[in-house]
Amino acid sequence: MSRQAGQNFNKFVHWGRNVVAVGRNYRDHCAELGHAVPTKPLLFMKPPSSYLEEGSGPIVIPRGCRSCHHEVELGVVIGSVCGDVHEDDVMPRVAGYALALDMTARDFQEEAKKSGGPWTMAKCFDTALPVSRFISAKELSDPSGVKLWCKVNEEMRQNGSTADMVFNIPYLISYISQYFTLHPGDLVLTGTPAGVGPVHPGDVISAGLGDLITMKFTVAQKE
Ligand SMILES: CC(=O)CC(=O)C(=O)O
Ligand SMILES: [Mg+2]
Repeated sequence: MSRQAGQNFNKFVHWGRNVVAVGRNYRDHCAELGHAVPTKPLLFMKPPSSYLEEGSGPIVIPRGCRSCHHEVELGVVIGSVCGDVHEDDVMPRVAGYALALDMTARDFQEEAKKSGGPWTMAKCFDTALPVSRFISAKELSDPSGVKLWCKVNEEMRQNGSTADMVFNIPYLISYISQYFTLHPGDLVLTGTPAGVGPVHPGDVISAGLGDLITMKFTVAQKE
């Protein structure tokens, strides 16, 4: 896919497609938040309205949130329909990737965990999904051992590798596809490594994927 085609695909991806997110997919992140390592993928959704493209404005911490965390993640962009696909058949159906931040209102999430409620308020607010440009599968031919990092105000906070996922990409997409069909342009967020932490209004978050991409976002607070 050409650079131009990649950018077009990115536009397509952003609006109206499903975003499936995987939680607790790195052992070190499970440990830092005191969670057991899951025995099957933990899934939740983020709405397409939460997408934020680089250069289009700040990440806005939602009203009343006192602890908004960065979570850097590799996103997988689906290229062709995945319904009940075998692990071996997943990778040809992947169009490409995006670097993403699964911004999380941690205090809202803690409240939800205590009450047994869903994570919607914690994960779905406007701007909760900052993303990079589309990275074609040709550009990233092997996503299974790529570095991903996140800095806040130039301080390294997360510095992991996709090699450390509990469930790898073929397994995750095959698993998800047994329960609901993934369509072209859907995005699968594959979980975050250790080092998540709070951001504050005025902070600058930068993140990178191997030597392929870096992206930068500022942070604001909703009054
Ligand atoms: C604790 C979480 O918010 C789970 C999650 O999103 C993750 O990436 O892990
Ligand atoms: Mg996450």
